[in-house]
Amino acid sequence: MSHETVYAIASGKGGVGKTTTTVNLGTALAEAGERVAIVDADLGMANLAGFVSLSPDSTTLYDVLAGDASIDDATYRLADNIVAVPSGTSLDEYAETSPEGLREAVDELRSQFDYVFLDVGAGISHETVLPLGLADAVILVSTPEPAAVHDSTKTLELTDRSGGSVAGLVLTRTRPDGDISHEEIADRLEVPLLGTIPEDPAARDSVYAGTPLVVFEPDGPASAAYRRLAADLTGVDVPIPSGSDESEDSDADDGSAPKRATATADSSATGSADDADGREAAHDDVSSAITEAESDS
Ligand SMILES: Nc1ncnc2c1ncn2[C@@H]1O[C@H](COP(=O)(O)OP(=O)(O)OP(=O)(O)O)[C@@H](O)[C@H]1O
Repeated sequence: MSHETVYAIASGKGGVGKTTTTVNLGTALAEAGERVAIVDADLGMANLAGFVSLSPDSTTLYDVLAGDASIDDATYRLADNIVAVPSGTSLDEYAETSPEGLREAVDELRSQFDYVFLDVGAGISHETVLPLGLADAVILVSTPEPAAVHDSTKTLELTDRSGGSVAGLVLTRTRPDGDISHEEIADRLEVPLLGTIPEDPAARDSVYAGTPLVVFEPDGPASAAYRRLAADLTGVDVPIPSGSDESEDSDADDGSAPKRATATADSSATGSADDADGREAAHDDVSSAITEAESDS
């Protein structure tokens, strides 16, 4: 069966969970038996450095883009079925690379793997635009914060301009007492909501441990949400460990509104009024952030 193979994981703002999404979607699919490559296409950042031990002489994507190495030389095995292609860590090397070589490298990976995930740089630059246009589908990652949602509109426009297509939105670091319905954020951005990943301290701990979250804490709420997302996105039968709280990511379907109603009902009278005011303000913030971004462009 043919399916989308190359996904670009993109965000308008840095630090919203793009690399975490890349690593954990990839690992969840690899654990399910798919052959996966994850590529650090965020050239200035060395995002995968925590997962791959590199020496100064190691071959990286920089060498491939400079025409000095093949992509096979820059792939490092992370676990069964999954390899990573790290970008280099020295900005001197980066200056010598030609990002256009990425097209060739991605084509090569496409022929060898079932899924390729490109971790794309946030913001606007040549290195950001190219992978958006190369991918079969773009996954937009944002937190529900107004500033991140605002910047997401730029990524959507860049994707459009680069000829890419957006599969949908993944909202990360969501909280049960979230301020605005997740569906509503996706609706305002005019993209499908692919899933929500709850705030989970294990996500940060897993980075320090140099281990993907879905391996580090397989039963945790964010791990379960990443597995569910991987399954929904690809149709691959990704097992969700028993004991994980599947209700945590159920707001992908219904937004945070029902939880909000429950929280309000359980709160004291004063708390409810404050919460309601805060939510309304945050709701207005997200709505006006999107409207503002639309009028910028
Ligand atoms: N669901 C989560 N819950 C709590 N912390 C999270 C979650 N997802 C990611 N984080 C943490 O947020 C920080 C930023 O995540 P990440 O590096 O994935 O973002 P990014 O968008 O790739 O950033 P950059 O643009 O800098 O590459 C990290 O410390 C990560 O561990």
